Amino acid sequence: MTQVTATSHGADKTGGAQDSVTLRVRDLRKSFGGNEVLRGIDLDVRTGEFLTLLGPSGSGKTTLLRIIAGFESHTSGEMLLRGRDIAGLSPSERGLGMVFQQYALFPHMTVADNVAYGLRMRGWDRGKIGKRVSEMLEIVGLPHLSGRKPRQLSGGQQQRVAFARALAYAPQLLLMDEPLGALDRSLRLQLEEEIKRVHRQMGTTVIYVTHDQEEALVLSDRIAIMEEGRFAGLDTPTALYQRPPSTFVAKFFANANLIPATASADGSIECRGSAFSTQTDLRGPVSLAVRPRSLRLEPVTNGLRLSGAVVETLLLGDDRQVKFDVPGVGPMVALVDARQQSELEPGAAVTLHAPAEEITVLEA
Ligand SMILES: Nc1ncnc2c1ncn2[C@@H]1O[C@H](COP(=O)(O)OP(=O)(O)OP(=O)(O)O)[C@@H](O)[C@H]1O
Repeated sequence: MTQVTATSHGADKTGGAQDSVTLRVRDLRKSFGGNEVLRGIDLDVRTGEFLTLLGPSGSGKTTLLRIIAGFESHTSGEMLLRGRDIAGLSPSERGLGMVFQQYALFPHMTVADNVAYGLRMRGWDRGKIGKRVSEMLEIVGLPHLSGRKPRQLSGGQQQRVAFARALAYAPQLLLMDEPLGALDRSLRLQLEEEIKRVHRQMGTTVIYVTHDQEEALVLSDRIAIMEEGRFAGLDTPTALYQRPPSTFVAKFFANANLIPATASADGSIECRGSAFSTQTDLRGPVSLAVRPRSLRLEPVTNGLRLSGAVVETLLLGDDRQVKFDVPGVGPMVALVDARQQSELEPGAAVTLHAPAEEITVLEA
């Protein structure tokens, strides 16, 4: 394992800015055989923040989390927990809280004993343990089930116990890998609310892995979007959604339509016979990211105009999702207000508009 000193990357080990950073990762790399699956990860997880690693299957989320936890070695780079190099430490020496889908409860122990486990390991005295276990079961809403065994609990209840167990000793950092992955949608939504509430209440620093974009949106202070072992974007959900930094983020996170266009020397954008002005420093071929909700059927003063044909429509409650085919661009998706827009017949010719201020101009 290569260990790089903090100073070579200018990290401050003496306090100051470091105080607000719980975990600092610098140029972290991991290869399996000759295959590099983490390709230079830089990350500062701020104290108290809820940071989510979001990305498609195989992008490296779990590998990164397992390296931070100490279950997997890294090939090079550094990791500092509150300024301390943790590369050589075992998982238990790192003292992190963990809720992994496969990191099951102890089946022979009661709920209370499961929650108490980490506290006993840390040598807490009985009275203090009892008090803490009650407190934690109260927080996750399970005080009445403290005497049950895991097999007598539903999946959602088991994950609440796992959550209480991981948080009981107030770890500096809590790692969660798809903890809601095995649960059905309504239970997932309910537990998302709870995780958010408990995070607010306890102020624990969290790194959370999911491939579910909505889950990431609901829970996170910031999201790191992973693409093939790198961060394609790291920002607040709003910023990533409204101003995606790359076509990958636009497509994967904001479900945006990507439309080829040309940026000319004066900064105006030309796209399929229509032109509009915008603020961009890019020149030449570009990609326009347009979210489905930004497309409308009414003309705009300054913006994109595209002609196409309706392929199909789908009623989603208040919204109607309309799929279009735009010759030369391909399939596009718009979300329109179902109460204002009557049914559009497949095959109908339409003109789509998007205001310039809702279009992100990206490198093609
Ligand atoms: N032990 C291993 N040996 C070899 N390759 C591995 C090993 N573990 C992971 N990989 C590879 O590393 C890459 C990243 O895998 P990882 O599990 O971190 O992705 P992920 O983003 O968590 O995916 P998922 O959402 O499917 O869990 C994949 O290409 C995977 O095949």
